Order: sequence, then structure tokens, then C-alpha cells
Amino acid sequence: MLIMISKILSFFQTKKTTKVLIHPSVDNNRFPELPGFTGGSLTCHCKKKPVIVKLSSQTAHNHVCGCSKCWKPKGAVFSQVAVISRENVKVTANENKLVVVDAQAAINRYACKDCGVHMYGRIHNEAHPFFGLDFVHTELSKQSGWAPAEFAAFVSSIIETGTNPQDMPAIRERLLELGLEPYDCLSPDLMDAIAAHVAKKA
Ligand SMILES: N[C@@H](CCC(=O)N[C@@H](CS)C(=O)NCC(=O)O)C(=O)O
Ligand SMILES: [Zn+2]
Ligand SMILES: [Zn+2]
Repeated sequence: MLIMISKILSFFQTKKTTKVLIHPSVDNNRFPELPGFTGGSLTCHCKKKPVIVKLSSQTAHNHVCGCSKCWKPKGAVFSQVAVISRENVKVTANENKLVVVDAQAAINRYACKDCGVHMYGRIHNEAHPFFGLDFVHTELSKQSGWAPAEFAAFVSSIIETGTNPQDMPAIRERLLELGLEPYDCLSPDLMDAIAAHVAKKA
């Protein structure tokens, strides 16, 4: 009987203390974007000769992404990724260290070959609905003022990289608590933009 009581107690204690972690940029405070913010620089994790990418505008549609292809910082379950016009993205240092992770993917992700950090993602197919937009991780910037994450995309995909399906209700609950509406593909705005692009082409 005593063993049973202690098992029940420890279950509730674990439940209370287990915190669902999403991504370091959203787990605690999400800072609002700074009006008039005009960009900053992304730096990879290399101590020596880091790759630097200059972004010369604010980003849009920042979100957390659960897909297996987007770069995640160590320990994070989700990636955080935003879009920006490709003309506002310039590699300003150590471009020779960048390699494309998967040339067959719609988004070519340019990663530092030494530290593995993805510096930007680019779509080369002009017919793609998001052609002209690059994908970036603004947490790689020291500047503050970036637009914060607004929603959670590809949530079910985290199961593909090892999340236990049983943990999904708690993860979706936490996302809602953070004000990050969970979607299993992109947000309705972005899905509508894709569908409108397809309809226009048809
Ligand atoms: N379930 C898949 C989803 C992959 C996926 O479709 N990712 C989205 C969000 S980043 C995408 O647009 N991918 C295009 C690409 O990676 O080129 C996975 O986790 O690998
Ligand atoms: Zn690096
Ligand atoms: Zn993704």
C-alpha cells in the first residue's frame, strides 16, 4: 500500500516538474518586434572564421517549425524560422564554408560545414509559391527587435525525429499556452497563399 501511495505521489511530482520545452526563443519570454527595426547580422557557431549573413530588413511569418529539415539549436524540439526577401540577404564573411544540405529539397539550406548551423534557406525554383523568399533563424543574431514567432508549423512532424506520440497533447497544450497556434502544415495564411498561387497557374 505504501509503495502504491509513493508511486502515485512521484507520478504527480514528475508531472508538475516536467516542463515542455519548445525552443529557447519561445520557452520563456517572447519579445515584441521593435517598430522601425531594419535588420542585423546572423553569425554561425564557429569560434574561428564564423560565417556572417547580413539581413537588411525585418523578417515576416516567424514561426517554430517541427519538420526534420529545419535547423534546430542543440536540445530544441522545434526550429524557429522566418522569411525575408532574398535581395535582403547577403553573406558578408566566410561564404566558402557554406554547403547545401540537400540540393534536392525545395528549400536549399546553406549550412556552415564546420558547425552545422543553417545560415539561410533559398528556393531556386522560380515556379515555387515562395520563390523570392529566403528562410532564416534570427536567433543567430545579437540584435534585438526581430519579429517574434507567431505560430507553430509541422507540429506532428516532431514524431519523425523521435518525439513520443504520447507527448503530443502536452506539447500542443504548451504551444497554445505560449500563444503559438499549432498546425500540422503551415498557418492558414501561408496555406492560402500557396493555394492562390496554384490556382493562378492552373
Ligand atoms: N514531415 C516532413 C515535413 C517536411 C516539410 O515539408 N517541411 C516544410 C517546412 S520547412 C517544407 O516546406 N519543406 C520544404 C523543404 O524542406 O524543402 C519532415 O519532418 O521532414
Ligand atoms: Zn560555423
Ligand atoms: Zn521546417
